[in-house]
Amino acid sequence: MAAPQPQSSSFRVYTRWRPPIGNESSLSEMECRVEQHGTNHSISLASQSNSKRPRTWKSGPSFARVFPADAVNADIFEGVVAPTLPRVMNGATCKFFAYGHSGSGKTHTIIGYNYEDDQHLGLYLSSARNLFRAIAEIKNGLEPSQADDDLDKEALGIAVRLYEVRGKYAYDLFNNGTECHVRQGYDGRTYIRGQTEMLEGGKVRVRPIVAIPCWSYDELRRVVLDGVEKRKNGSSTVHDESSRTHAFLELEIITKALLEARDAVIERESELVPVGKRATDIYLEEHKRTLIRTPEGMLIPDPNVPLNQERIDAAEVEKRECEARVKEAEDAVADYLKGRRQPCLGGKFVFVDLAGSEYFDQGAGISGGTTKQTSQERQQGRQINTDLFALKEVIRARASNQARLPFRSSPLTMVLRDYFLATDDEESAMILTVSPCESQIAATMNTLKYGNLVGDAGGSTKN
Ligand SMILES: Nc1ncnc2c1ncn2[C@@H]1O[C@H](COP(=O)(O)OP(=O)(O)OP(=O)(O)O)[C@@H](O)[C@H]1O
Repeated sequence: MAAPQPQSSSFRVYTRWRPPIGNESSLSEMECRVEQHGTNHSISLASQSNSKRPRTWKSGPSFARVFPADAVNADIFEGVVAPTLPRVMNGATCKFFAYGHSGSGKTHTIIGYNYEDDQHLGLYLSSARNLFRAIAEIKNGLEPSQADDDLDKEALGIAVRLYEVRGKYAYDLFNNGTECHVRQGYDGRTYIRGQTEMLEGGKVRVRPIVAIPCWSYDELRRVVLDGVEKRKNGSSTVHDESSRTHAFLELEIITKALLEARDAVIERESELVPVGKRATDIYLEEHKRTLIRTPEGMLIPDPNVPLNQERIDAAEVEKRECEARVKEAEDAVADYLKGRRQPCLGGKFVFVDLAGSEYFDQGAGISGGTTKQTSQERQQGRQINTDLFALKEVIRARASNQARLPFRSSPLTMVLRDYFLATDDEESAMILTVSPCESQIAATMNTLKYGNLVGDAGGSTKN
């Protein structure tokens, strides 16, 4: 029989085995075999235990590459992220997901635990450092023909955003973990908005996720490590909590001029709120004033009290003018990006440390159900399951060019919508982190099965 043909799924899936840690080195390991099929790989797992019904499983040719336990973070960066750098430097958005059970190495891969040694730097910081190097090359190639102020506004930097998605909310780690609402706007886009601030003159400002602009790698590193520290301190037990949230780490190439243009949109939106409210109030007030109650208790227009249509119209005109100013500010951002002097402006790396895979398809229970869960934890588990299922469905729908993409199926996919729609999935990837321990074979198989479905987005393998 002919060997299965590798699928040309645009979304690549990698597997990274971690070494045994702590007392795991004295425990037995599962058996793993990797076979190559063209450019893809399949993985076979078998338990080594003497149980009567040993567990075995074989994937389809769904994996772009399998990194062995002795691979360090620098190898993952070179093999997975570095090839996408030219695309980000051309304005694309490249997304990387880490998926695996709690303690399998997601944070080790994305953020890392050693910030001094280049070999062990997490993908996020390695990407930032390489982006700064690429930006410096562009700067070096430029002739300073503009005025100093203009040059300052047009200097390239990197904005970092760091937030967690849990349930229906996002939590902004650069804004004291502020709870932000995730909702779909009238234009179909997803808006993540934080606390409402009441300003002078009735203005109401609702801030999006905070972006901290950084102008050097050292500055960015300081800012990120501070945010990561906040993530740890905000959790009761690091592993329990971090495995229940999806952490988003974003790097975007920006200029001061771009950030100022975006701030202008928020400012104008804040002006629109009281003007819109006034127009509604005047409309209601006028209509109420002209109504009378009949003896039967019905409200009808009073023929002796004319409606002050002029007052209503004036308020409407003011509101429309304000809406036009918001639109003008939005267009200024779009025009600035369209006419950008540097193609890299707006280019993004997005890293998502997904909630623990032990939740996926386990319903209310996790990891064999040995731990008694509270009802809140069970609900969180169900939500994570919904999120991870929805993510897989979105990736598969995109790979098969479906017209309708189910972004609204979960808060996670709603947040991911704009990242997905910004660029195709050509250079995006999922990294499955797995443990070699026999005792964790169920969780490892669960992770690989999920990755198999994602990597098989073209549809060759069956489960
Ligand atoms: N590839 C690896 N090489 C060496 N050590 C690793 C590797 N992967 C993970 N570890 C170590 O294993 C431990 C758990 O890893 P990590 O914190 O990254 O897990 P996680 O998947 O992020 O867990 P959680 O979802 O609970 O946050 C850490 O001490 C980490 O340093």
